[in-house]
Amino acid sequence: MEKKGKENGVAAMAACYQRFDPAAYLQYNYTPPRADFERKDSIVPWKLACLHRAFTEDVSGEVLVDIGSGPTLYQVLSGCEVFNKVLLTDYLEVNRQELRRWLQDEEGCNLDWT
Ligand SMILES: C[S@@+](CC[C@H](N)C(=O)[O-])C[C@H]1O[C@@H](n2cnc3c(N)ncnc32)[C@H](O)[C@@H]1O
Repeated sequence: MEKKGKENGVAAMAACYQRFDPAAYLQYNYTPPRADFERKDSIVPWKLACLHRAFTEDVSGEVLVDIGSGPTLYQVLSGCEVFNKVLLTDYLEVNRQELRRWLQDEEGCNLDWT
């Protein structure tokens, strides 16, 4: 019974993510006002500062594995300085494709991380 409930939960989560739209997600979360480097209350600069602090003061190692990267890589930017290898993962092909396009300098990526 408990196993069935867990399976249903996983299936519901998977179904929810199948409708995930990388372009809309990036537009909403990673452009102003959420990503406005002129504003002190903007969330993305704050997240980048927290991650930078974590990677310079607390966390380092050989391999950094980011689970559920989505279509973003801001979360590992500071980690690239202190890890030799960084692995981005996501179970949605649309998100892996979004990252692949940017990393391999292909046409069609929805956000330029440079
Ligand atoms: C809300 S997005 C986060 C994206 C990005 N890291 C950010 O900070 O904006 C969560 C991502 O995790 C992925 N995900 C959820 N469960 C996962 C799992 N068990 N294994 C791999 N990826 C998973 C989803 O496909 C989705 O792209």
